[in-house]
Amino acid sequence: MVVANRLPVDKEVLPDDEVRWKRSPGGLVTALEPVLRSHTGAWVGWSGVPDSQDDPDIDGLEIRAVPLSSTEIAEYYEGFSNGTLWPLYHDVIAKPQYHREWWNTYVAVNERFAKATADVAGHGALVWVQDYQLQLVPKMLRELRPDLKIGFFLHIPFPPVELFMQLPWRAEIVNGLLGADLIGFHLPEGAENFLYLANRLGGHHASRRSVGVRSRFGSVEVDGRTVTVGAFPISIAAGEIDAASKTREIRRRAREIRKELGSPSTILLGVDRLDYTKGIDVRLKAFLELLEEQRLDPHETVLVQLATPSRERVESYVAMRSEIEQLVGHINGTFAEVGQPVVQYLNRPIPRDELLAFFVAADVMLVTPLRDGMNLVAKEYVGCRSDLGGALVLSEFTGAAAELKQAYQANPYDMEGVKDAIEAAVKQPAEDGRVRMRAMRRQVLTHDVERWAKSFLDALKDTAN
Ligand SMILES: Nc1nc2c(ncn2[C@@H]2O[C@H](COP(=O)(O)OP(=O)(O)O)[C@@H](O)[C@H]2O)c(=O)[nH]1
Ligand SMILES: O=P(O)(O)OC[C@H]1O[C@H](O[C@H]2O[C@H](CO)[C@@H](O)[C@H](O)[C@H]2O)[C@H](O)[C@@H](O)[C@@H]1O
Repeated sequence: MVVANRLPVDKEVLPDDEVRWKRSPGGLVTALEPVLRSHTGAWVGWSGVPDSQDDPDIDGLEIRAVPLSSTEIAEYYEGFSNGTLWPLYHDVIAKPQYHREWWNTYVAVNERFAKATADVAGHGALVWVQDYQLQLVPKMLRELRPDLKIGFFLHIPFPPVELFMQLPWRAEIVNGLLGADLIGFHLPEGAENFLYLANRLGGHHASRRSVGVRSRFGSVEVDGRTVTVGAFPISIAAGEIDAASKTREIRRRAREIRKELGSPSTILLGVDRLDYTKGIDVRLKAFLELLEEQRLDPHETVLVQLATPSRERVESYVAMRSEIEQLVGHINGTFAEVGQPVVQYLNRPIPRDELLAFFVAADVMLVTPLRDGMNLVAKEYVGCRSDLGGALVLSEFTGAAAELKQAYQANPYDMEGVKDAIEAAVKQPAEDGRVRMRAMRRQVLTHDVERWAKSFLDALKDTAN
């Protein structure tokens, strides 16, 4: 069973009360949906709207909806999950807010998820709990159902100890996670941060040697149980994306997109949820300066930014959206001609096939987060480039940077470094680009999401308890 805050689909109630289900945003769903489809199992999660207990009928997936009230959405999802934990775990890029009522609701909602899971899991089932919204579920679930094998995976960075210690409920979170048999992180550094804290805050004996990637797991001794801790970098359904990107329709649409953009020599592309961690402002500022310094030609270059709406009622997201929109307006005001914007900005979700066509069309992909657990977009771009064309500019502070070494990597806080990386990617010699893309594709195609899931689930089955 998968237990995640979100179901793979979001409920949408149209003005005439007709109900439509659409794909949920974000990489967690992108990654887990194909995994669960290829196994048998249920998905426990929230439908994205208040007070709904409908279980949507999705071919091949058993769904169990967990209802949340409007207050719970405000205090558990927008509040504690995305106003406290999200900024705290992403290097405090925004200031985390600590409110006791948010915490109380987080506890209550985690209890509801644990109970819903305990009610439907078969005897001895494997239960895989996902992400920062549900960190108390492993312990709560173990108390309800000691027969289950419980895995937990964190999709965002696990912060350094100096930051984590700010959290008033730090010991509760660490002990909540320690209810699992296996705790997985994207990177060894996250696993090592956690092992240190399990000892310091939980008082448990924890291993001290360094953790490997899918190997050299760490361990924590908790009340006679051994909890395994490891690093499992997530990935994409690489074979599927590769095949889709080669189809005639997507190739044709990619050519059409270039024409619609005015046939520029260079298309730069950004694809993100509209989130302050993604560094959309960083790439826009770098682009602006490159135009000002005449290192890029506004008549030959277009930057397309696809920004899916996200967490639109959380304060820091509202502020960031107007900052991005002002920047887009400023760049276009300065460098666009009538009918020829230099930045094309879309603030709505794009159909999957259209997105793949953009990846195929883009000469340079801009992935510039200030911090990101993995960033599947970077891997999807590489997965789409069977022509060995294109170039990837990649922030050092994404999980993906550990695997995609041949990208044009930059520190997103170093504006000159970002500009140099973008310029180098735009001007790369074709053969150099092919060598880089071939190496990155080898990495992504041989480490796909099925391998990620298998390595985690094999390690979970191997746990001793
Ligand atoms: N169909 C569609 N998928 C999108 C859109 N924007 C982002 N995505 C997908 O959402 C996922 C984002 O994952 P990731 O880069 O790991 O970042 P996350 O948003 O923080 O989970 C990727 O699979 C993207 O392709 C969009 O407009 N349409
Ligand atoms: O559910 P939302 O609040 O709309 O947010 C979408 C998801 O965002 C986060 O995704 C993370 O998971 C990706 C896959 O492991 C990873 O590549 C990315 O770096 C992370 O940011 C979040 O962790 C999910 O829970 C959300 O569903």
